[in-house]
Amino acid sequence: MGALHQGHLSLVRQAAAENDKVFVSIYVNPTQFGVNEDLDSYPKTWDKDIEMLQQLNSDLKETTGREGAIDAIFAPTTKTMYPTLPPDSSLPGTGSFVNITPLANLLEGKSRPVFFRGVATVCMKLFDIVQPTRVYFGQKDAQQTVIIKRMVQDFHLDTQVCIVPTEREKDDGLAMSSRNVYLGERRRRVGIVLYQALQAAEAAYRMGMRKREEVLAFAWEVANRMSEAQDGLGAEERARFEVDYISLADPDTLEEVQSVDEAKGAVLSGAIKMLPLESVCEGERLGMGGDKVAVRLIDNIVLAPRPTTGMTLAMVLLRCTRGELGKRDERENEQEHRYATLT
Ligand SMILES: Nc1ncnc2c1ncn2[C@@H]1O[C@H](COP(=O)(O)OP(=O)(O)OP(=O)(O)O)[C@@H](O)[C@H]1O
Ligand SMILES: CC(C)(CO)[C@@H](O)C(=O)[O-]
Ligand code: BAL
Repeated sequence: MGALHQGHLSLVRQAAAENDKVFVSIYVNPTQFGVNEDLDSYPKTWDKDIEMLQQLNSDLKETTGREGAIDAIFAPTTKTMYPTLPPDSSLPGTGSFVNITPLANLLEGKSRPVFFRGVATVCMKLFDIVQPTRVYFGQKDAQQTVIIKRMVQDFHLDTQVCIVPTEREKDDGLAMSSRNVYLGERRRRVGIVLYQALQAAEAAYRMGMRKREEVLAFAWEVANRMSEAQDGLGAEERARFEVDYISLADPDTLEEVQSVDEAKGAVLSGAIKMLPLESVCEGERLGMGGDKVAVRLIDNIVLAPRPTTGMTLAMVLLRCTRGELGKRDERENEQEHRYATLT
């Protein structure tokens, strides 16, 4: 959606390393913004975006050895993307939409009910237009990656979804996001609480905790402590925030889990709303819009599944020697074959 930062560039870098043609799309998609969301004020920095991509193209020449690794920037008009009816962000909404439920209704979808309908719809359009062999998405938007993978699977789209790790600010690890420009120094300092809360929960998992309430207690402890600290300050010093959710979910269904299954791992994620500053001081470094608008921040940490244990490996080997695994495959092929000859 433009307003490029290093997170976006890391997607392009990975795409350039793995493909001989790279298309970059820049389009602020209206249908993923709810009627009261920040579509009109969403940062737009077209000239700077082009400069950054040109610079990246020169850098890529050194690493890939190819001139012009980025082949094109696709920046369509809304009339191109929505050729018949105007884009509608209301619920239920009129137009042609892609709905990936129940995934789209969870987590971010609870606070932003049209968000993933808009995301899936515009990605389907982009995929149809460009016909990419691979598409690159950032881990920062974890739910988005799960929804796009589900869409590709359910609609038999001929593309491979590649996920690029979250690019973070060097000093404190804040996940890069185009919306960070709205954070002045004070809200920026407090906004790191989300990542710190998730890291605390991750540490609990690493220490061996598996139960939901145990793991998440560590995150809530960090969030509550920061919230209380802000409450204790005066209006000219504090930056208040609200926690929308802190989640511990299954990596495929995004349903909340009561305890982490080590064979599957889990996704720790969260969203907070940085509230507008109540009062600003003379000379204070403010963000875009003077820190008067609320800013939603999201982040996540993947709790990776444990490698297969010796025990499980031994069981697989045993099943192989008995021929059980081979037999199952044969049955599956048979079913596929029957289906193919019937249709
Ligand atoms: N910090 C990041 N690291 C890796 N990928 C990222 C990062 N930030 C965004 N992306 C990815 O870049 C792609 C484009 O994202 P988008 O244009 O919405 O930027 P954004 O910074 O996420 O903006 P927003 O502030 O609206 O969330 C998405 O696949 C997104 O996940
Ligand atoms: C996937 C996307 C480009 C759809 O507009 C957007 O949601 C984003 O940039 O994350
Ligand atoms: N990267 C997510 C885009 C959005 O928040 O609308």
